[in-house]
Amino acid sequence: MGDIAFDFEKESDVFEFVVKKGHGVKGLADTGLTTVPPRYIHPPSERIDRKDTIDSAPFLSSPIDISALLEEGDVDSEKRSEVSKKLCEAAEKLGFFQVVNHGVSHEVMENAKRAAHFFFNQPRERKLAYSKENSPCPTHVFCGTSFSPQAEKSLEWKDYLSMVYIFDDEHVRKFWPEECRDAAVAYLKSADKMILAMLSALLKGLGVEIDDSTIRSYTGARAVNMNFYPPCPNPDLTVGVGRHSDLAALTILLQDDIGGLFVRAQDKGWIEIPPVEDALVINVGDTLEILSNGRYKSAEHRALASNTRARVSVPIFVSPIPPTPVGPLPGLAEKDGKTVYRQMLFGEYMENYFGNGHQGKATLDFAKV
Ligand SMILES: O=C(O)CCC(=O)C(=O)O
Ligand SMILES: [Fe+2]
Repeated sequence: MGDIAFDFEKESDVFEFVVKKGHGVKGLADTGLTTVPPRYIHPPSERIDRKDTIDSAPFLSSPIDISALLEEGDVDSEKRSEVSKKLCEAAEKLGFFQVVNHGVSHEVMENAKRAAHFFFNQPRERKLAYSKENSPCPTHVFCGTSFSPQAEKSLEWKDYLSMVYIFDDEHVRKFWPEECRDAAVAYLKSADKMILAMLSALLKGLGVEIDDSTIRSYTGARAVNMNFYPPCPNPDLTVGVGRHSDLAALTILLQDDIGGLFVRAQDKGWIEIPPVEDALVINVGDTLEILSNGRYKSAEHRALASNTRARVSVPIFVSPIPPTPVGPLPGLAEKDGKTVYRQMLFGEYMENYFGNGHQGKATLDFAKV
């Protein structure tokens, strides 16, 4: 079938073109279509309407300056514990916050976003070379579209490239796409210090004994994703990414200036995380909600595509490696007087998470006692 013969009104043709032939949503958008194909239309309850958002002020503080957490040598411990307290409060209240003075430079962030645009603006063949079928290392480097196209009824208006870092630069050189690997690794490496400092502040803030090597064990796997949301003719009918909570312990998200990231504020409604230049968005993932016995919130979130520009975001997902035991930290359930989550291996949780389409916070039910 030549590309000309595709009928985007037909669900099977859309799947063939976007997923199988590897054109992605980028290829679909490039055909100049003026309405989204039926396969992209989400039920009204799942669509995102900016007008439906609630006031963010009670839930979202202004960006938190974390420089005191990163300083070495003569440390102002009062300042440091003040910052830690702010992080813990934000993780409990919304599970999302923004940070500044985090040690990742403006240049590194700009390069990461630029690399995302560059990668997805290349011809289809280049992206197809990193599909799960063709990638030189399909378990660690892969490019795709939507979250789980085989499992989803309605597709997401998003293409992505995922690169899992195993702390081995030779692996990066050999397997990551050369047009974006340097930008991705520079971003990962400069975020290293703040990742450990923030996770440490959050875990120590739970008030039970925890040593540094245990904290480190929850950060053994880091993945950088490049999310690309092409301009969309009907952002109001579809979703860029559907509501979900992240699998990771912590997510460090670099978003661009377009906006469109929405977070559920408990059961009160949705709020938008506004783009703030040079800030990074941090969110608690399911793993940290489990470790904290439910104290920190792995909030549901979703993203809206823009109808005028391609939006990019570049998250770092910080997770344990699969054989790591996860469950409420020792002593926490006794302290809290209740056990919310059970003990399991991270790999078991991960398998369940990726085995399904996005299902909001329902993923966490798997880990409940
Ligand atoms: O693009 C965004 O702002 C959010 C992306 C996201 O939630 C994810 O990749 O898990
Ligand atoms: Fe997410």
